[in-house]
Amino acid sequence: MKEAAKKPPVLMVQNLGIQFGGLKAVDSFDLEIGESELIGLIGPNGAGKTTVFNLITGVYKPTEGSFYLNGQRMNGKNTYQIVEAGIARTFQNIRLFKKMSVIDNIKAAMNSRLSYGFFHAVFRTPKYWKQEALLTERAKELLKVVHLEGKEELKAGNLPYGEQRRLEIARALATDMKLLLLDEPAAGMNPTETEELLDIINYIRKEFKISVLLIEHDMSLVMKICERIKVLDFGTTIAFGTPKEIANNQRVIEAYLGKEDEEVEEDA
Ligand SMILES: Nc1ncnc2c1ncn2[C@@H]1O[C@H](COP(=O)(O)OP(=O)(O)OP(=O)(O)O)[C@@H](O)[C@H]1O
Repeated sequence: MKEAAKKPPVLMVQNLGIQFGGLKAVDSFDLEIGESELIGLIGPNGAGKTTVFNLITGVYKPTEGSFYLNGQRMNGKNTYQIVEAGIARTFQNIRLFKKMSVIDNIKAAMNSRLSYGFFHAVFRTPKYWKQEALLTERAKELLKVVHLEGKEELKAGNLPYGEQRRLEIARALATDMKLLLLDEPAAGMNPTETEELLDIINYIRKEFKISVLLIEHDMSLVMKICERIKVLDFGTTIAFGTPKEIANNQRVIEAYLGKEDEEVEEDA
């Protein structure tokens, strides 16, 4: 009997690597992420986590290996082509249009999807207003998802830190992505805000069928939310497994968890 055609993973990374001068910042990086799956990427400072994000988003061009989104090869594509294909990210340092309103931050991210042309925008034709109304409605829905309803007209830069992080997630959702790369989304959040963030991440995975790759230093969050965890050290993978397997992995404990526990205690 013939096997049914298997859907390709949302993200498939094969042997990806990059070298800066003599330093292999990321070496032989492999990963598969299925639909709605959440994978954690952890490792000590300088392990190569952000470089992996920069490779997958086209900021850096890999010196070896390939990566695919839903079976489509992404190597060599520019960042905007990669966003258009369906990979979005948030940053360690929040990058919003701080002087713009909350809702305009979302609408700016949607603009690439607009079908009215220059003429309609300049002359404000009925087609323009119809699309504007749809855009506003959709932006409001997304703000609701990240619990920012009622804050549409506030300046993004005036939101508390935790809310700015949630706005970044809504902005990523506005690009209709399939894979969301979250770079330390809980940094600077208190436990209540972190808990709310976890609920939002789980909600968008389920409702929007979005896969997530998460860099996070908050180990309790990583252990709680990730289905599988990949551990990097000096650019190479030293472990990959379930939270339980990772927590009991001697190599990880030596390379990372011991140091990280101390940092978490210091931060608390
Ligand atoms: N553009 C670059 N040029 C040269 N070296 C780089 C560049 N980007 C990253 N590196 C180096 O690659 C290594 C991995 O850095 P990366 O920022 O990916 O680590 P990280 O795991 O994200 O660390 P952190 O947890 O501190 O953010 C580091 O040694 C870093 O100095």
